[in-house]
Amino acid sequence: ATATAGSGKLEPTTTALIELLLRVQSTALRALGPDGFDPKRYVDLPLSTDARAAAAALPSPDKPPPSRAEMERYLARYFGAAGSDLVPAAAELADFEAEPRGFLPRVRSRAARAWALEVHALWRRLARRVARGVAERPERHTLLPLPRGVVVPGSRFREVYYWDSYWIVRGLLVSKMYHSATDTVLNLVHLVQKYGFVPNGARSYYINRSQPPLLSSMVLEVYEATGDVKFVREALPPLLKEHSFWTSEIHSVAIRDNRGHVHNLSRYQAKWNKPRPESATIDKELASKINSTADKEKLYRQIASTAESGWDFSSRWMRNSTDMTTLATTYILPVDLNTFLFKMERDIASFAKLIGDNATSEKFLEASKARHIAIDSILWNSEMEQWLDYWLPTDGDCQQGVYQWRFGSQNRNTFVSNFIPLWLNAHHSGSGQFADTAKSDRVVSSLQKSGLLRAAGIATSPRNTGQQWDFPNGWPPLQHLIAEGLLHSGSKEAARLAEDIATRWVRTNYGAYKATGKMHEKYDVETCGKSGGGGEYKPQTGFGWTNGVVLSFLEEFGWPEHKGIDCSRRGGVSLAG
Ligand SMILES: OC[C@H]1O[C@H](O[C@H]2O[C@H](CO)[C@@H](O)[C@H](O)[C@H]2O)[C@H](O)[C@@H](O)[C@@H]1O
Repeated sequence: ATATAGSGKLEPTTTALIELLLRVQSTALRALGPDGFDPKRYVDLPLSTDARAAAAALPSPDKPPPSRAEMERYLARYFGAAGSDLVPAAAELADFEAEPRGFLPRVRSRAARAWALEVHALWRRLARRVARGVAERPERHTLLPLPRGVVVPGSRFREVYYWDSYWIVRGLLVSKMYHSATDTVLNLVHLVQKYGFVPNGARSYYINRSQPPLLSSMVLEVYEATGDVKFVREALPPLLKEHSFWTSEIHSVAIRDNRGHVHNLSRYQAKWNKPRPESATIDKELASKINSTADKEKLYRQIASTAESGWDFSSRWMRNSTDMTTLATTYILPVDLNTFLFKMERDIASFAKLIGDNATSEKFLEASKARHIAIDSILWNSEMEQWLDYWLPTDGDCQQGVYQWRFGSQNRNTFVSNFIPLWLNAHHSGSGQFADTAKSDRVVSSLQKSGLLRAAGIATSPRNTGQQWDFPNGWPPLQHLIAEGLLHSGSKEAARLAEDIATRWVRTNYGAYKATGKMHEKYDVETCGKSGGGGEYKPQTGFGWTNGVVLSFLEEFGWPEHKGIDCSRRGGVSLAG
């Protein structure tokens, strides 16, 4: 059973548990107060006894809240600790070696190499196995059982996440951990087989939405490293299913350009109109500013759809950047989502060809060509030399299911996502290039003038809104997508810029690691060695995609013997154009 459209029903086995955990969550907030309160902890608690007994022992909302000590006693009596249903599995990482043969051959600086080996060793800390009891008694766990070993992002992100896994896979491959990388992908393949798409993360409360679709890219990376055709054969049918999830029903939008041609592009949209269980107390507080139930449900859908984008939260999705109730994600045709889908279509075409299914290969090549034309017709802005998110009208101005493209509906604000199509150049060179060298050069020059390139990396946007996917935060996946794209854009200047971004990013990661002993999920791009902040939860460490991006940059660009790695060094070339 999968989440049903619209209202947001969960699997019957876990609905009762989530309802109980939501009651526990709001009781805990009353008992412990808002300081340092993380609502996710409570929906991650595995039940250790009978649900009815746990429900009966919970004070009702009209009674005074329990004391802190009573609350903790209650939790210990009826639940295991959050995350205790995932077993640390360092010992089971059979393909981990302290210094694998051929590891980062171009990293020659002693300091850089010693640190890279420490980052590599972090895979052991992030390795988990889902405890056997999860599959045996699913009604006691919000955790979804997975057949193979997993690598998690870290800290409060105790479970597998969809798009994080792409950079985890990239890092595992640098670490020569081919088996672990393959397992990571096969777990996601298993989720598609079960749910028809990859959920946001491996929790039952995440199955109402997905995340940026990078599964085909993971399959490609693993195949390129292992040459395992059987693996591709296994992954292809689920990829076809995933493609149809993203290109049909609520995700698909038809739009007519000003020459009368109709195009199909995709958008983020969750099947959920309630508070996100992992952040229910926060969502309810936000919705308390709104009166009608129907409008609250609309807001909840926008919130969950924004989580599907991976950019939760950002001014990118808001009509008014200071007011979260103006989130309008389902009305936006996003540049990055359609970039990833173009890549998925090209990847599927290659996989189908590889296994001799020429008809599927042709079909997906055609689909990718159509999406390329759609992206260039609807999202490209030749004046700004960027691809821009397109905002659909909210007033239902849509004839027979087809919107009319309007000048002025592209979002002219700058976001790093406006440059993400450059990434496609890293994966299809020559005549198959997404943007030719001349166009890429113009985009690169637009990026240099954008104000996004800062002392310690690329900012997510130029606006400081307090949201975590805005200034001054720089996120590992975004650095990597842009640097890889620049490196393969065809000009020496773009390649130099790619290396400069990677250098600044590696230094800031190193500086923060030396200061805190940790790898962080995001960084402040204004200051070398400073981690990021903002948003609805405390900044997290660990951290899966961060480690993957650093290892990947070190593999791609190396680190010469005399190149300084600490924050006292300045970037190689000037970032401004
Ligand atoms: O608990 C709040 C939200 O947390 C997640 O989002 C953030 O962390 C993820 C894991 O690193 C990352 O994939 C995402 O891009 C981050 O914004 C979660 O994915 C959200 O669904 C959740 O509501």
